[in-house]
Amino acid sequence: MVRIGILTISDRASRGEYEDLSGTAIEAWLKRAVTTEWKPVRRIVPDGIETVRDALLALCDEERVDLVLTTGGTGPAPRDLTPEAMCMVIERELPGFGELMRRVSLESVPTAILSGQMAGTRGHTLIINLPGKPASIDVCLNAVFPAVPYCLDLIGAGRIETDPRLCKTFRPA
Ligand SMILES: Nc1ncnc2c1ncn2[C@@H]1O[C@H](COP(=O)(O)OP(=O)(O)OP(=O)(O)O)[C@@H](O)[C@H]1O
Ligand SMILES: Nc1nc2c(c(=O)[nH]1)N[C@H]1C(S)=C(S)[C@@H](COP(=O)(O)O)O[C@H]1N2
Repeated sequence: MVRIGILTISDRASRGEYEDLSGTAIEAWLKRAVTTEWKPVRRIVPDGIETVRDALLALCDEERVDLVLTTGGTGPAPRDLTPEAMCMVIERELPGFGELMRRVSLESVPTAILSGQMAGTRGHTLIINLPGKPASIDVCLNAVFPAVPYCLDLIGAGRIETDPRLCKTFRPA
């Protein structure tokens, strides 16, 4: 069965100071849109290069998930280090994901340009970064997810299908 890692990166949510609404929004979006049987692997860590690197390595190399969606730590504040951790983990960057997510996010918030969200592959796992704001989750996933199933096919990850009313998966003929 396909397994999808959901990694929340937030100092305060990891300490329980607020509820992890963004990780929950990712899981809810996937529950609505992905029709293939799949299992979430939820993790939460504080911001930091090592914390994020180690969580990503564990999800990719030990849990062997097909896809990881992260939320948080993509901004320019000193403790926002998700992109730096990504650079230590991914073997190939896929710049189109970050480009498109920033473009659609700019339609609602000018500060979307502050996010260094990126995506890349490690072995048979695709990793995509989303911003920390709960409201950014649906905007970003609606934009990029139509390309995710084919990307998973190409890297030898599990096959997933989506509900075309919510997400029109595109697989070139
Ligand atoms: N996982 C989350 N669940 C709910 N709200 C979140 C989450 N992550 C971020 N937010 C909200 O988005 C805002 C901006 O996100 P950002 O990642 O910049 O937070 P932050 O102020 O650095 O938080 P933290 O100190 O927890 O890492 C936060 O102040 C918070 O209101
Ligand atoms: N769609 C969307 N994208 C967004 C935002 C948002 O509210 N909605 N917030 C922006 C802001 S204010 C910041 S600082 C960056 C980085 O956020 P992060 O550090 O929580 O990942 O994401 C940006 N991208």
